[in-house]
Amino acid sequence: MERLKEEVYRANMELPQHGLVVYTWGNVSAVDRESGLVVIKPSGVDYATMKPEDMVVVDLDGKVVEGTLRPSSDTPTHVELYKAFPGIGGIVHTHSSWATSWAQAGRGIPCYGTTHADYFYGEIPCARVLTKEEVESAYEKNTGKVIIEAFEGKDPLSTPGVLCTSHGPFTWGKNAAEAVHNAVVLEEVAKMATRTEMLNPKAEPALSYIQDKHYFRKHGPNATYGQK
Ligand SMILES: O=C(CO)[C@@H](O)[C@@H](O)COP(=O)(O)O
Repeated sequence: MERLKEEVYRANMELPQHGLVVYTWGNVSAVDRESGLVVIKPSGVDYATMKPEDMVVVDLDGKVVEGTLRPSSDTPTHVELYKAFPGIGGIVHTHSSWATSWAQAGRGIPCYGTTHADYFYGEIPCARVLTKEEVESAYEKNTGKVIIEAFEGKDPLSTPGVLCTSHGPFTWGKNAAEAVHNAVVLEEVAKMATRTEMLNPKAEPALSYIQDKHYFRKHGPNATYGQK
């Protein structure tokens, strides 16, 4: 697990480097599918002092199996997604400001152009707000539940990100580094989409043949695409 800890550490350090988080916000994890163990950032630790050996190892029930620090408070969300989306290997959660603004508005991000289409098939969905009971009973686990609901009939591999109403974005990928890459792109397309709607309140999503062209050009002709 030392190699995976190093990989998750480096991915976490990219969050402040790309301006996606301030203070101790956000978190990155990765899963070792063979052992069923997840490596995740420790909770509340300053990125400036964080070390690879601080990473915490949990099982898919979120139980700590290695590490002295508390795992991220969002660990239950990460493990729910790893159980529901078997094709993913890394997950990122941030409060990056443009994407979080769309999450706070309770809106998914339409695919207005090719930058978005290169990475995300169609709209980046916004998962519904949690009920009072869901918040009070198991907030982070139920955050995972509403994300999974938002992907009913959708392929998480071709739309590797989601906004959680009143909270913020989660992205994923085949590993931690790809999940961070998708988090950076999600923030950029959120910024572009905001400005697109400011410049043209009647803007329409890019035409499907343009979206398809870009998606397959980047992901190859046999890429998973859209619907499960
Ligand atoms: O979303 C939140 C808090 O609302 C968390 O992602 C953020 O504070 C980071 O928490 P952790 O340090 O990962 O426990």
